[in-house]
Amino acid sequence: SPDEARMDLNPSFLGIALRSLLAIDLWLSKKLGVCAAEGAAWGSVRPLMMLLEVSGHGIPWLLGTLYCLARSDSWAGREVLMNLLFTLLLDLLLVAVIKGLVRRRRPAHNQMDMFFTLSVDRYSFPSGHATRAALVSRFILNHLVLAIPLRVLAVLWALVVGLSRVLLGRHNVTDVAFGFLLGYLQYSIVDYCWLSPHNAPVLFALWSPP
Ligand SMILES: CC(C)=CCC/C(C)=C/COP(=O)(O)O
Repeated sequence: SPDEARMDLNPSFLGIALRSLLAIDLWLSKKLGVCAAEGAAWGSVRPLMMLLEVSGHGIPWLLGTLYCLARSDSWAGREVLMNLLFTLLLDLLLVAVIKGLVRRRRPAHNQMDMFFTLSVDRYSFPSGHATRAALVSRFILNHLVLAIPLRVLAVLWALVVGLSRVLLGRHNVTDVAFGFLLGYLQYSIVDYCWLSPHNAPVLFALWSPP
């Protein structure tokens, strides 16, 4: 119809801005995907990037938290670990829902050779590693008493995990940027809904210290 034609010929400012951002995102992400394959410009650093990938993967974090929960012999420790477990599960759920809704394909230069993925992980928005890195790092900074160098390390780790997603070609820059934002906000939700023996007595009674 003439109206539709007019809309196509006069795209909104927001439409143009979004399309330009997307084009810059794709161009920049392709340029930065220097470890996407063995033969790529920085292919020799790929194993290190894969190591960072494992460090931010959901499985080690879930298994590690469950292991520490099983070994924990203090109420305070169990409370923190229980909330970390809740945080990790909430993150997996939220990322899976958004990936399933947005369905953005991973960059064409990505090799899908990640270990233990879910079916929604064929999509790239947002980066699950970036959300986890941001929220785990914020969680650690707020609930563990650490010396300054270790606090700096926790933040650096999160940033490097995010960067490695783009270098590996797994994600576009915007997937990681939004992942960081989402992870940061998720921590605020968890802090607000903090589980304790007072508001979730059944949960804590189920998991008593040995
Ligand atoms: C199966 C479990 C417990 C977690 C999946 C972790 C995973 C492979 C996420 C994908 O991360 P990116 O979105 O950053 O590629």
